[in-house]
Amino acid sequence: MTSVAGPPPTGGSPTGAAAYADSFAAETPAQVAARQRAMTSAEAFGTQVPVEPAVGATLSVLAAACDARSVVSIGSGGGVAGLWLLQGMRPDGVLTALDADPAELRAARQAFTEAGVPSGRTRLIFGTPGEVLPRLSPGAYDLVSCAGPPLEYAGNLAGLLGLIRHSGSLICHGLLTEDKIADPSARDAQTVAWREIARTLREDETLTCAVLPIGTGLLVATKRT
Ligand SMILES: C[S@@+](CC[C@H](N)C(=O)[O-])C[C@H]1O[C@@H](n2cnc3c(N)ncnc32)[C@H](O)[C@@H]1O
Repeated sequence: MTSVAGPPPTGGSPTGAAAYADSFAAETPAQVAARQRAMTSAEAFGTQVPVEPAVGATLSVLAAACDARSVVSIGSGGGVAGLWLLQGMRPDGVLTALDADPAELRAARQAFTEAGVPSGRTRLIFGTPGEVLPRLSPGAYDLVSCAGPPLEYAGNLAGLLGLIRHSGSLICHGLLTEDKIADPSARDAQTVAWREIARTLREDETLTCAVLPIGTGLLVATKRT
């Protein structure tokens, strides 16, 4: 598959190591197109930006490392992260993408179609985790990837972990946004939620956890067998 480097993902220009990590993670033309649509939408409507290429490539590696057959992408946005996940999953793997914004789900559908992803490999569901989690099978997923508001995961952490099989992982995006989590004076609701999520996962003896300082940060928690 042809790959080309994409534009800076946040409107800013990553420099140094971050720029190298993004350029190393060259995106396919379909991923570049999906990213450009998402960035245009972010500028026009204030929607959130997609994952940086280096973060996307890490999602792909995590999916490949567990030979993922079943993955959930929560807050799927325009499908940039979903395309990276699909790239790392088994060729017959199925991505369940959910979002609370129907326009984002339509954009994700377009991204998957343009990338030539067979329709049977994706399942798009409208709703919030609180609404959709009860419809998903416990212990049936290799990876659960969460973007969007941490307040939403904090309230659904047990349900999210319950979806994952042993040796599978929960991936939360964005805990290092604006470096607030490391600033004791930052006490806004989102930062407090991130601290609670990080503490809960780290203190859970059934999990092995790490914070990956790429993009706006990934918190990865893998279920021990
Ligand atoms: C940063 S964007 C995700 C971008 C995606 N990671 C990508 O790279 O393509 C966050 C998404 O979360 C969705 N979202 C926000 N709150 C949500 C909620 N409570 N439940 C489900 N999705 C939500 C938004 O509609 C948005 O599409």
